[in-house]
Amino acid sequence: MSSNTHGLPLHTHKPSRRTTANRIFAVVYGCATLALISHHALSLLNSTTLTSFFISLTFLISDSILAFMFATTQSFHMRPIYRKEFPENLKRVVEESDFPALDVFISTADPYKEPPMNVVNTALSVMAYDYPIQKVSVYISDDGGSALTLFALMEAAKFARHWLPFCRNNNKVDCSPEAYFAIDRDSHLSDQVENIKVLLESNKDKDITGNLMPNLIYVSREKSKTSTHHFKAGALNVLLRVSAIMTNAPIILTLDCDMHSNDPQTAHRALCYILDPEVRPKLGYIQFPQLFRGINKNDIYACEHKRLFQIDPMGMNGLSGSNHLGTGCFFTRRAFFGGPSNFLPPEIPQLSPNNLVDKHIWSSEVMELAYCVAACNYENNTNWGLKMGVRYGSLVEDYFTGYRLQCEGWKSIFCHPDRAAFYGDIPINLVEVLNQNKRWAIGLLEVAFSKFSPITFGTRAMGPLMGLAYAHSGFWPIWSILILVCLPPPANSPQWSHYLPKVSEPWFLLYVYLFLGAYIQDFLDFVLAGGTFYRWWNDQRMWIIRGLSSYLFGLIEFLLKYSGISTHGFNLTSKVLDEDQRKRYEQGTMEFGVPSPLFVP
Ligand SMILES: O=c1ccn([C@@H]2O[C@H](COP(=O)(O)OP(=O)(O)O[C@H]3O[C@H](CO)[C@@H](O)[C@H](O)[C@H]3O)[C@@H](O)[C@H]2O)c(=O)[nH]1
Ligand SMILES: [Mn+2]
Repeated sequence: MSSNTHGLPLHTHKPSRRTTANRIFAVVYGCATLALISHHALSLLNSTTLTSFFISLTFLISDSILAFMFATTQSFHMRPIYRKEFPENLKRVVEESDFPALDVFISTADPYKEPPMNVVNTALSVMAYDYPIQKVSVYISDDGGSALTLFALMEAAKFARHWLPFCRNNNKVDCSPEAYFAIDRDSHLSDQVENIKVLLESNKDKDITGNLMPNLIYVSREKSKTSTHHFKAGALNVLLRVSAIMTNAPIILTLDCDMHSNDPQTAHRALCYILDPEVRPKLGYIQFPQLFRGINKNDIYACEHKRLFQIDPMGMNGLSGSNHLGTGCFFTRRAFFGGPSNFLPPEIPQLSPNNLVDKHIWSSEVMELAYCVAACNYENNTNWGLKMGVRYGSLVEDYFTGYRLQCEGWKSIFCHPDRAAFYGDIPINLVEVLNQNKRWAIGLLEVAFSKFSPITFGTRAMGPLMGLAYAHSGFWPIWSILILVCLPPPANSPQWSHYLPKVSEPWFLLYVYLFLGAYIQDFLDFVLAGGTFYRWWNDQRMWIIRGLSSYLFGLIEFLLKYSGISTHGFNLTSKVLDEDQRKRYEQGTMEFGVPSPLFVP
């Protein structure tokens, strides 16, 4: 199928050839699972002693968890589609001067864990987009309020005057100037004070060849100990408001500071959908996969997260569209203000997505209002974070926000071009990996057990397949219970093994089928998405390690919070690369980092 504008297709899609096989497998496997569960249920009813009762009950529960997980993954197999865009047709369909304006949001939070050099890299790489430059504005949110980051960006602004023409003239595609600066200043702006600085202004600043430059704006929002600031979600909402006051572009690209652009044509790709009049009215966001640079050959920590960042979103592509992955995503600004057919107006008209900005960025009126909407008490008694903007209430604000937008009726698109659109960094020691996964586990559980649970709320809003797809990640951490409770006893107690089927019994074949079926399908998914056997193997190994540490600890922390005993914060992942550590990583040595209770299991 293709979508035509003036006879020229901007994008097409085709279903995966494995769809029919997937559906048949789902039915057969589903029946086998039901047979097993009813078998356990029967033995539970017929159990004569207390021990046999408990053993059957354990089997029933654990196999039900497995069956639930199986059922949820099926949603990704029902209608996967491959999309293709034709950015080369764009210019024949729309004049470049009619391209929509683009606001880019980059977030950073701590100059020690996230070297300002990375932030600068990210910013320069998008400033070099092959896009009408006066339409681009780059906003940096600095939650650390760090002089170091601000200084690096001021230098970057100067550097950009030379760098951008250099990229243009040399047709450079990867425009991130690694290691250009050597910075050793060390001071902190006060955490409390807000600070907004226009470092480059597109109507005024020119590069050394006389061409215009994009806007570059530094925002460090006000923070106080007495008000919650909602981590990245809060930072993005401040940027949503500040950018509305200054430029109010209809399209927004969000990036983490550890992701840089690898293709200056990426915005054109996004336009292939945005400019399609059939897609546009319901289009909430276009998500690009998270891909990483510097993963070692066999990906020992399974940091690639192939399933999470590539395979599953592809599966959702044929339904209502991919979930949001936090970075590398083009949003339509309108999507943050109520569903496609019920607009939710913001509290002041200047924040409205259709408001036209007609004043200079640095005019006192604009600046005053920008400071006002970046203040820490601004959101009190408003809809921000509840029904408007990026949603609060989960440490995985990306998953939660994408989910809520889709529940409101917004569709999304997963765009996976051959040339990677963005590349990110990965943590390269075990403790960083496990801590990151623990934070995700807590965040996912916060959604799974809230009133917005994908099983109930999600299914009602988007239908069973999308509900299951979101439930798959949301409930993902609970299977750690399964390893803990069920695996150890059968392995070492004769009483338990008595309840497992003998090799001669037909039930044994069922077990073999269920076991092999699940593994083979998983392996095929992985390899057909470009993975290797060793990477798959390490992925399986990390699955167990994460289950016993990140997910288990995440589950416990979540329960503690649920019962009001403790709270949890956003543990930033460190992006500092130590050369020795990098060498060991490249050789494939597991590195534990620092002693941590996460290693106890
Ligand atoms: O108070 C905070 C905390 C974090 N961040 C930013 O959030 C981003 C993600 O943080 P990181 O430590 O890199 O977390 P990861 O686990 O690597 O990120 C994944 O998971 C996050 C949710 O937990 C998503 O926000 C990210 O997009 C997704 O890539 C970074 O740019 C941070 O600077 C803030 O701006 N303010
Ligand atoms: Mn990150």
